[in-house]
Amino acid sequence: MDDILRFALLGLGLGALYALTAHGIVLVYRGSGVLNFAHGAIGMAGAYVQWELAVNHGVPYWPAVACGVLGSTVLGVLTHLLVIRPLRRASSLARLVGTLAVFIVLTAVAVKRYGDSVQLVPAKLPSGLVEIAGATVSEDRIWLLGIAVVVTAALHALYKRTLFGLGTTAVAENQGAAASLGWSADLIAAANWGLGSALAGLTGILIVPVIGLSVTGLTTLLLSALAAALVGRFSSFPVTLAGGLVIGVVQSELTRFGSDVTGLAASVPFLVIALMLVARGRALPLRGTFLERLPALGTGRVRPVPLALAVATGLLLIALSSPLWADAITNTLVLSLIILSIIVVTGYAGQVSLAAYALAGTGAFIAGHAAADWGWPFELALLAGVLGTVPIGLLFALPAVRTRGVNLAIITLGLGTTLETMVFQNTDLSTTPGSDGIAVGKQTLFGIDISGVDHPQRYAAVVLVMLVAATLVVANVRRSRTGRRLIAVRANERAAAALGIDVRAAKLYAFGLSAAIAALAGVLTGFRSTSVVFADFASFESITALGLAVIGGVGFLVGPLFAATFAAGTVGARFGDLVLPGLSEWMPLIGGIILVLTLVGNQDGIGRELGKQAAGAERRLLSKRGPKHAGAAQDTAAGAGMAEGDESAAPDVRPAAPSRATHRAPGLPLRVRDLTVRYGGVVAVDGLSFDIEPGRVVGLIGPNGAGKTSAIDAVTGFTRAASGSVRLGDRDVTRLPVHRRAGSGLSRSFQSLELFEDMSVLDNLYAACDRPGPWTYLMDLVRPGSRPLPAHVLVAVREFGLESALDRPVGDLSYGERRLLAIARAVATSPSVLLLDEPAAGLSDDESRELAHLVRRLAEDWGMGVLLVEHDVDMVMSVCDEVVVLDFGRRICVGTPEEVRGDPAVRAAYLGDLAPEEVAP
Ligand SMILES: Nc1ncnc2c1ncn2[C@@H]1O[C@H](COP(=O)(O)OP(=O)(O)OP(=O)(O)O)[C@@H](O)[C@H]1O
Repeated sequence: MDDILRFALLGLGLGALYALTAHGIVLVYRGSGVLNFAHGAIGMAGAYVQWELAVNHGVPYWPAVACGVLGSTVLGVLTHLLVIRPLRRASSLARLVGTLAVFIVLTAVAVKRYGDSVQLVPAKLPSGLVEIAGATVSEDRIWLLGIAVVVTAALHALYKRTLFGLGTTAVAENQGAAASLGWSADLIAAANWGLGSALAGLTGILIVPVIGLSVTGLTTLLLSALAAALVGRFSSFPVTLAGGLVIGVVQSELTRFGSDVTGLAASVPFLVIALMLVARGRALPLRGTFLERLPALGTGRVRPVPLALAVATGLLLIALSSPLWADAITNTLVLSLIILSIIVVTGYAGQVSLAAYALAGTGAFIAGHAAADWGWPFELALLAGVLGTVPIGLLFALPAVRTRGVNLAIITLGLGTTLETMVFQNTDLSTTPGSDGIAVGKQTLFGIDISGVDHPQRYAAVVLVMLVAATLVVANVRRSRTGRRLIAVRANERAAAALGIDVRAAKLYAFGLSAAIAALAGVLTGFRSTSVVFADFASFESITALGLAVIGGVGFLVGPLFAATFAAGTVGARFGDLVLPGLSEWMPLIGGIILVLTLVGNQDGIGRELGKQAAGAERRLLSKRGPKHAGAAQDTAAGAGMAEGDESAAPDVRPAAPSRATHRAPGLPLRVRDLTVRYGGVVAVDGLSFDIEPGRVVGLIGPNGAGKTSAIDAVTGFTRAASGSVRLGDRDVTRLPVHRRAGSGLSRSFQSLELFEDMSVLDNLYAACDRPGPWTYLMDLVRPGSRPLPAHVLVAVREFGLESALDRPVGDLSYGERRLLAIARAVATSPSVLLLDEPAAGLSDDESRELAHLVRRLAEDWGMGVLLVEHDVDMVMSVCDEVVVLDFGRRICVGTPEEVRGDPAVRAAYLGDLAPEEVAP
């Protein structure tokens, strides 16, 4: 009993430190919307400044503390000014990686100066023993708790009661509105960065007497602090404090009572994170989720001749290299594989995962046991490692189904760290007795000795071949239907689901493939020497790998190889040493600085530049050779083997069949009965019923806020209906998810269009009409194939006048063209029923008339049923066979346009605002 209390008191001290760290993270997040992964590193810097001054320069304690806190503050403000502010219009991935870059730079500087030693720092807080309710505990824990309570109260007051606090809240909620009230978002962000970082420094100085001063010690606090911040929803300081304390206490009790399970206590923060995020997450983001610019993507086109030349040159270099160079080449290639795995999941599918090294370690773990325990040969062990990691990768993907962005980064880092502490660092599981890892011995491949110890050149050659094979697979995926689906999900999950794309399956696929590639890297790393050592798979290395991926260009297949050369131990580092002896020790720092420069200067990384150069070289070559060779040379020229140009892959718009509208299936009628939609207490749709027969256009009108969009959302599955049913033909689709409703014939457009902005018009259409079968996901790995646009889509392209726009990026289209594309894309899914949400908004009178004509033709010539939600009453009355009028979610009238016009209730509720001539027949 005494023990329980004693460990609880110890835990309160620890929890207080978590809460203080979390407060700093919350300040920065509220002030600038950025989750600062460098928070621990900034705190570490402050602690080192204080320690240096006090120990090496004899500065008295308190002035040294002040300098340490000031040092952290300056670092925080500089991070804002030099890294985050220039990235304010960039993607949130870029900002996240910006803080990772600061983390990398600070860690690199500290490692350079202090190595990986841990300094014992004498405690300054009173450390006598006190007795509380029979339990003895060191006094400093009580002090820590007291400091945390005081700081929490001060921050709470600052943000609730002062102008500065109100300004921060205003900016956090709506930058535009805050700016119009005279709040400078920039100033507020800088101040919060400064304050948050000061707190990081103070916490660092307070904590090092407890955990020792080391480069990485404070960073490992990050997960616990993030968990506390999440409990407080990144806004409430008192709740964050409570969260931190509970986590600290539970952890402390587990170190006492659960110590037989390795890493259990360390995993508590992660469990908290996982539960909070998944419980609060949503399968699809809400309407109006901010759409941002995404990193550019390559085309995935492979030019066989340069590729073959590059591989041959690589093999020749390996054959000529000394063992040390061969090792450096292997390091480079293995790291390239890790980065390639990030390209699949983050570049293509847009999911920020920080689990690359955890998955690599898993591959090595499985393959290591297969080889060491069951005596499997290398080939089989490798296969087991790669395939066995896929299910673990899918496990990592589960949170991605309900969370995204920064939250996903946190949760994957947490899962990875848990795996590391519970499995990789558990010597019972990860070492063979008498060895420093899992003893796997020397390897042969198809009877040839490829041992990395005896024949490093052969081993490097094997790794090169594997890297090329993996890259070709990823290139296939990029060009395939599956790749288009991943990219559609990255661009806009809501729109993707509305087109019948199974967003969850796409994410799982990306994680699965990425896990397999990371595992391949892991096995190849582990099996180089005679035992698999897990120090090679530190979870936090995934942060550096993501940074490198961004340097290389997270959407480009040439990126990995170039990016990998910036890391320690690689070919780049050895070259550096040749040019300037000792340079390799600075590699991490140089890499970090290059990352910052890459982000600020050109978010799309080296890959994009290489692609452009290659495309330019190709064009020049073509123009010299003359037009005769143009076609043949298209696939061959280019610099670095697989350099993908900027241009999109040549579209295949051959008509697949006669150009008559070939509708997929006989149109099915839609029957909606007693549909009710509630948002909390608001009843947005109240018992709505209507039918749409094939070939008929039904209008749904009503004043603003009447519930029209909510009705479409509920019919298509974006909002759960509280009650009522939706049937398409004989099928009850009420409970189906969005993509399955779309697949069975319900297609919609959005008021805000929700086009895939970074894709071409053609790819927007392809994303809608691709209908992959059950084996497509696997076939696309090896044979992407190119398919012509189906006949009905070609007809739609012509009808909507988009022929000349097919190759253009959506961002270049005019407003009217964008509106037409949104409808054409919905039509491309060949629906039975098309639900159009304010398609004419913002169009001129002529354009609206043209659109009305098109809508009529969709019904009459294509046999679709159309639901038209529109404020343009003229258009509705001229196009619709029947009109349903909503007011406050209730159907107040239904009938032909004439009947509706004459209805007194409608005139009172809606048409009454209009001028008499607009209402007159
Ligand atoms: N996510 C939500 N949470 C809470 N209330 C919501 C949500 N979405 C819509 N509402 C409310 O539901 C009601 C119906 O909104 P809805 O957007 O469906 O109307 P609408 O007829 O499409 O309006 P408009 O013509 O302005 O587009 C409104 O009172 C709106 O404020």
